Amino acid sequence: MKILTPKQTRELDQFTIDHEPIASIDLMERAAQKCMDWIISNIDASSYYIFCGTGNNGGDGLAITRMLDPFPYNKKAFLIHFSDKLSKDAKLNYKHLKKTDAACLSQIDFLEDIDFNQIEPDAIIIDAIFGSGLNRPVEGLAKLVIEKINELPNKVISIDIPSGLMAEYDESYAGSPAIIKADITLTFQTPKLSFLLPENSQFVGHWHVLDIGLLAEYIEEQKETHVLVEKDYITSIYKHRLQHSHKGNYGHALLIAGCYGKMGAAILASKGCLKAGVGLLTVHVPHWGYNIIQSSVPEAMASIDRSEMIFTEFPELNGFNAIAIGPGLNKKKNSVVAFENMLSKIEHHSLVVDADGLNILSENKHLLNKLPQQTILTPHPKEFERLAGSWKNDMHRLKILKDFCQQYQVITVLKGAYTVTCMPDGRCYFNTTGNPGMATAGSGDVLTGIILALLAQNYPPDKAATLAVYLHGKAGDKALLQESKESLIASDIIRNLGNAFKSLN
Ligand SMILES: NC(=O)C1=CN([C@@H]2O[C@H](COP(=O)(O)OP(=O)(O)OC[C@H]3O[C@@H](n4cnc5c(N)ncnc54)[C@H](O)[C@@H]3O)[C@@H](O)[C@H]2O)[C@@H](O)CC1
Ligand SMILES: Nc1ncnc2c1ncn2[C@@H]1O[C@H](COP(=O)(O)OP(=O)(O)O)[C@@H](O)[C@H]1O
Ligand SMILES: [K+]
Repeated sequence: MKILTPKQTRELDQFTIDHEPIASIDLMERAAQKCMDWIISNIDASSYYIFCGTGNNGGDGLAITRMLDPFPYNKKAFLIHFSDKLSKDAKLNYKHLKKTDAACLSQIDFLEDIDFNQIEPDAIIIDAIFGSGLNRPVEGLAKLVIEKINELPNKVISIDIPSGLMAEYDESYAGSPAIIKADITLTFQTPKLSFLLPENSQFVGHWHVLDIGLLAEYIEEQKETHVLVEKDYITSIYKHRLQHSHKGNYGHALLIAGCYGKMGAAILASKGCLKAGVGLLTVHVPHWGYNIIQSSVPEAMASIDRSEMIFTEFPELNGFNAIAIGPGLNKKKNSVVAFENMLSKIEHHSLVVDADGLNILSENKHLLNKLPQQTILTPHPKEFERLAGSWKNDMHRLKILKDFCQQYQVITVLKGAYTVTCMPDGRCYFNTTGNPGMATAGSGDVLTGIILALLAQNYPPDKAATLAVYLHGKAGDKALLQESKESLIASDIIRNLGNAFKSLN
């Protein structure tokens, strides 16, 4: 699903109004009705307090209040009068509500006009103060109201966007002093970019996209800049195995991993790779790791370094079509030299660099220029900071990420919740699978193995990265059916890769 900018969202609204065609007030009615349908099906409460602004988001809130009328709920709507200029459709809905149930509606000029003590703790608060039209930090009355709502114990449902949160902002934006902390956000048609950034998860809560019938034609025409990766996209890139295929069809991968004390990383990455369908796997390990890898991963072949403890050389690369380097490696000088030599020998191979491979790049930045185009780097945020520098906020981090990928023509998988895979042309794919149980030792090693397997199977690097990230998260989600977030370990992700693949059928 494409993520639209606020400007595109406005254009999409207008496109729908012009081409469906539909009057803007009827579109608001449809949006409010979708919110109502969701609330009625999912929420069990007897009282609703609806806080409305003066723009169209407030108009949605006023329409929702009216739609609550036939139901046996207590309801009260507050029009937060921070501006005298009600939008045209908010004004119409204001009049409409006044006609239907004037008693439930109060205009609020001062914070004291609201008796917050009357709000029962189990009542639902609906936040329709600001939506996608927010263009500056919230001040004055609206700020006071937002702060007060955040102090209440009540469940808050935000309409379209938690009030005070920008759908998108630039690196210089220091944030609003007041933003609603929603439990649930019901957003229209497409998610907003800011929902996917870690710093905003405290505001957005669980978010749901409501299809309000804005025209797909417009969305299809937009460039794929920010994409939310869901099952439909993944099934469109997933390649089914052919009946008469053999292991030669699924590539020969080389994994360079492990050192004295860190052979587990090599094992986890190897198993991830094998379980993701590679035809043949060779693991290059220090001499000391020979017995370990051969007995732990009998399906893999071993290539043995002359060094007892660390990576110092690599096998002839001709026989391999994809290479991964990094899990459990180390950063000693001889390993850096071997890495640099290997980069100069790479021709047609697809390459993944993880963990200490990334740390070597951070400490020897000239090597970044030697990476083959479309190399996949898989940093967690700390590794990315070492590679590309620090950031002021998460939107700034996204900008640094795009600049980095463009400068070095690499694909970067920045790991976390909503792992983002950024392409050399700046396109960013946000993953939707995975859970906090996956924040555990070795989980990233498994991902490296999966990416390697998909590269070996000839997936183009951009697709290999997005598909691997999705499958890795899905395997983690499947593992959570038997485990808790605390007990989940990297081996559980490996064990559930089969279930993750099956979920694509
Ligand atoms: N346009 C459409 O067709 C639809 C719009 N819908 C709703 O409309 C919303 C967008 O409506 P609007 O564009 O009117 O925007 P908002 O409802 O977010 O209102 C913002 C209004 O407040 C002003 N403002 C912005 N930042 C402010 C601040 N910090 N302090 C004080 N005033 C501020 C703006 O100038 C604008 O007048 C969406 O989020 C959605 O809820 C839905 O009804 C669906 C259809
Ligand atoms: N809260 C979370 N939600 C979803 N996925 C997560 C979460 N935390 C971690 N992960 C995933 O787990 C993996 C952790 O990788 P990494 O930090 O490299 O671990 P390690 O270095 O121990 O192997 C990444 O793929 C990341 O996206
Ligand atoms: K809102």
